[in-house]
Amino acid sequence: MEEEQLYIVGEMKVIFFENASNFYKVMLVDVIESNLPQKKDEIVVTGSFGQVTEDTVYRFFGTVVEHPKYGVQFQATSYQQEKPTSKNGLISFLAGERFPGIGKRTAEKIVETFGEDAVDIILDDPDALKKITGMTPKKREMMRDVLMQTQGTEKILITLGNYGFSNNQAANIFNFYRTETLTVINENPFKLVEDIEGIGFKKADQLAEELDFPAEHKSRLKGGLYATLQELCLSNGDTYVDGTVLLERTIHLLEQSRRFIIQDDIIIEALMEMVMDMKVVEEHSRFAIPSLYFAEEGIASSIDRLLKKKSVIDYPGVNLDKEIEAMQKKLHIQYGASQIEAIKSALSSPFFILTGGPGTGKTTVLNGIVQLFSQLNDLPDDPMEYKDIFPILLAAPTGRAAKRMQETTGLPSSTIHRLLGLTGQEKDSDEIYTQELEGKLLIIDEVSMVDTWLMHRLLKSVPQGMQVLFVGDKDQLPSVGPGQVLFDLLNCKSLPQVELNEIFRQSGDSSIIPLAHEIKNGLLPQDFRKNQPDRSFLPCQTHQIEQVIRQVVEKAKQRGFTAKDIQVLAPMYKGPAGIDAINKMMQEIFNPNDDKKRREVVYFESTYRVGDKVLQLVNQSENNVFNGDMGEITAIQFAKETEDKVDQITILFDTVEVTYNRNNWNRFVLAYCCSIHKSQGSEFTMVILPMVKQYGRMLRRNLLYTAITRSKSKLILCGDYAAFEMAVESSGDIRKTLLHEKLERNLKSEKIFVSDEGETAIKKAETFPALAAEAAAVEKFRPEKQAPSVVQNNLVKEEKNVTQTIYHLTMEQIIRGEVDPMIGMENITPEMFMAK
Ligand SMILES: Nc1ncnc2c1ncn2[C@@H]1O[C@H](COP(=O)(O)OP(=O)(O)OP(=O)(O)O)[C@@H](O)[C@H]1O
Repeated sequence: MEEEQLYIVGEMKVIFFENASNFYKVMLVDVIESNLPQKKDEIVVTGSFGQVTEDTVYRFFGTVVEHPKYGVQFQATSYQQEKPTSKNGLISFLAGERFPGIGKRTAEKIVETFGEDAVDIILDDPDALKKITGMTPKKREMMRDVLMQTQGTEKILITLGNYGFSNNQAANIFNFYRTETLTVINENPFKLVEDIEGIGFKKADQLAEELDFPAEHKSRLKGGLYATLQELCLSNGDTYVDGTVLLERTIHLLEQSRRFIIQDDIIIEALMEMVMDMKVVEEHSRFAIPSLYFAEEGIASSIDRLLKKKSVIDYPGVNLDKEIEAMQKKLHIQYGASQIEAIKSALSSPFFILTGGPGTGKTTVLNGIVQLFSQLNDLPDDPMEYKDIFPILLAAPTGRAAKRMQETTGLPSSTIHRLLGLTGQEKDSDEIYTQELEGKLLIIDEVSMVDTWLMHRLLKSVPQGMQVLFVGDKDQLPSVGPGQVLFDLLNCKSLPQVELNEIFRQSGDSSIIPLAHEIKNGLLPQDFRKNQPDRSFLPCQTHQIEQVIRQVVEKAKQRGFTAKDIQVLAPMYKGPAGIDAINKMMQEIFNPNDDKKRREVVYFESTYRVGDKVLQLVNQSENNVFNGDMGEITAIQFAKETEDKVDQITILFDTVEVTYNRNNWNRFVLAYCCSIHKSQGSEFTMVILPMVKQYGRMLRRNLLYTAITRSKSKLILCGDYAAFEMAVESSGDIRKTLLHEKLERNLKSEKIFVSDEGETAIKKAETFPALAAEAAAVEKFRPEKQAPSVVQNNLVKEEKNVTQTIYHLTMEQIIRGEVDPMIGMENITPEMFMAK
């Protein structure tokens, strides 16, 4: 016999605890009725609840649990608000205080019209209340809103649960669409892929199948295209995808998700519609997510703006050479020729990039620039004397890099997120209002780590007249997010830039820096396997890595090195030479718990103890803690000891202590060993770097180079020599981006012609030339066939800043004589042509 499900009907009296991010609540309920084995007048109910109101009666379903400290509790798996059961009850509910302005007569009319299911009918059909005469649109809207808020949230969360979404996913979905959740999902479940992080195409497609969306439904095709485009950009770091690749990969995804053959033509049709609707942007058969496309566009135009207004900054009556000469004397330094060139260019260009490998003097030059800039602009040497506004702003992509910058320049520095007032939780597609920065000079370090979205936001907030100086090492790993902004900027040779190549650190000082430079150039030096005072190579097999690292670390510990000084870097998490295994081993060396005196907790596969070294994985600007920051666990508190009644871990970072409830423990990991990507922007006294063939496609030159340059004074390389060779030989893929092109185009002020007619047809033909029939059909739309009025119209369209290009007639084509640029332009004046 099936067991009856346990339930409680009761009035919610008070919420003890709630977590806004996932709806988890702990509340006290006065029991009216229940089928619990033990009768109770009141009980604590826990679980995920939407908006619940005090003094309201709910029916909870779930199980009884015995809490070690608080005794019997009811863990609710689902719940609903008790609806008034009789007609009279329903009338007084609808005429109650919740619905201001609704009197008894209107409530009666509603119940007469819809019966006892009135609430459900109103919730399901937005137009239902139109049937009630005498109700103004405002009142109708108010009533539905209130019902949505009280009953709707629960209904939505329950429905999402039935669709197979976890509590967290349901909370994210609901928080995004609010009361529109079910309408959006029923209309197009694939929107979830676009809007909600963590929901992939397959999950959306399962739901769509349940909702009877056919395999060839346009929304499904578009959802597949968008998901593929997004996935390819995010996994490869590209900012666009070639048309043919996009089609092939999308068809594969669609056919894999449901066994149904998808024809090319319907998918092309769907793609064209997306382009027309601006869901996807196309340029020369390359397809991009709008937020990325326009971010690149924005970067290019911001730089253009910075350079065009005033291309040279002059200091009347000042001879920069002489000033630099004087500064060299004062600082007892002799700058190299490129260093002098860098200082001069940085001071006299509105926008300037300084690049170079380790030890080439970037920091030295940066300090020189700051000193001279302060002198030329009559700024006080001591930042403490700055009033209100800091004239020189310094920032870096990570907290650690910002801190290092502050130490080397003596000026206050922050993360870019903090500088812009971003929380780090923003969606990249969000159009965020970023305030203009105030100051005279903006210096950004570690620019190689800045992705396309962040760079766009940063440059957008630079006001006219503020000088911008980017510093970075182009050979480091590119940003985690899409793009390779520093690489593209440097590739645009007309942008003011200097690359420092001379190594200034004494060769006797370090053998790590020359090693880094050789690796950068694609070589392993002859002496790679020879032990040096500051570096050594320990050959070993994959299964020996853990043992070798253990020996090195134990020895180092005996010599006084702490967990903070030593950083193991690896490119992968899993496997015997992976980050997870090494972390476990290192934890036992640096923070063992043999006597069981240290507090510890288990979270998924990791054990966390007081004293552990941990790494922050996300930006949390409200606490001034950022992705890549390292800290130490200073306290672990168990649920029964905390006010919120949840397990908590407290971590001390450089300057702040942050406490994380258990549901946020995914924001950090053990950090004795971390990924090379996560180590970007940081430096450590000793770096231990294993490399084995099992790391496979991760064996790349820029990864090896980045890892090696994290070491300040000791570098231990271990593993397979052949793996190091493989890494150094693999120069890695250049990401596919449009930024370089856009920069060149802007700087040359090249114009793009936009045709108005036959858009879809032309685009189709140009994008997929295989469709020859289409190409023939659109011949009449080509510019040379168009009347002057059309071309004129196009110029007007461009004036309105229409960035969605339809038919391109590039300067190159004109130069190559492929098209006569004057055809159809007889009535156009040069002014109209040049108009922006
Ligand atoms: N012109 C110079 N004359 C003498 N020493 C120099 C000169 N330029 C730099 N150095 C010295 O070389 C070393 C490396 O310089 P610096 O720290 O500025 O380089 P960097 O490019 O910032 O290096 P990293 O990226 O490793 O931090 C420092 O000890 C610095 O004092």
